[in-house]
Amino acid sequence: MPLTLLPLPAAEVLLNPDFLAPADAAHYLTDLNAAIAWRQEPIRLFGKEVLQPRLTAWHGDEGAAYQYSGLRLSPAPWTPALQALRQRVEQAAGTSFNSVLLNLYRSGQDSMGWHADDEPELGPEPVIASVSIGSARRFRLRPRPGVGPAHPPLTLELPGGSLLIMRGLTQRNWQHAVPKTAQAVGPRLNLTFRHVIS
Ligand SMILES: O=C(O)CCC(=O)C(=O)O
Ligand SMILES: [Fe+2]
Repeated sequence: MPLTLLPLPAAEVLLNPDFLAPADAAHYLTDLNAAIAWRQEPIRLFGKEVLQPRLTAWHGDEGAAYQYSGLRLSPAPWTPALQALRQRVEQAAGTSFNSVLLNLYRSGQDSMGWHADDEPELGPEPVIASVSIGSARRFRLRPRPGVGPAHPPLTLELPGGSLLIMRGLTQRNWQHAVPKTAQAVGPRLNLTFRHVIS
């Protein structure tokens, strides 16, 4: 299945729900679960230190250091599985990436709040390629308050093996989130490939 452009104003969001064959996705899930040094990072929320409601890791080229939610992350080196996946994603996206942020949502209680990936290090029109592996989760998009177009929020289901690409003005005009769910869902791994400008 090819990438399909979603009909969203002031954004370019593309989805391929079947980017990885199920056997490949299963292989990556097992490999990355074991090979990645997953951490639960603290963030400041309304002036208080709390732990992020998910596990994270950051891999990339040396020197692709990056600020994320007030954290300074310097990347760990590429593992063989991450390199292989990077090549496939670069081919599909038609651009190159020098780093990847990994998120492990251990259960339906793990989540990611509303945000845009609009850090200056990513440049004005970043291409962000997001691979999901494991359980399907809902991915929400809404216009950025006060900035984005008049449009209702929308919810996508991102299945394991899917590839979502956000590019163009998406980060400027829209926000996205992965809400908690009361449904019994297993772990989900998400990898967002990015190009950090040094
Ligand atoms: O888990 C996802 O699908 C989204 C991850 C995300 O938005 C991010 O890492 O910035
Ligand atoms: Fe994001």
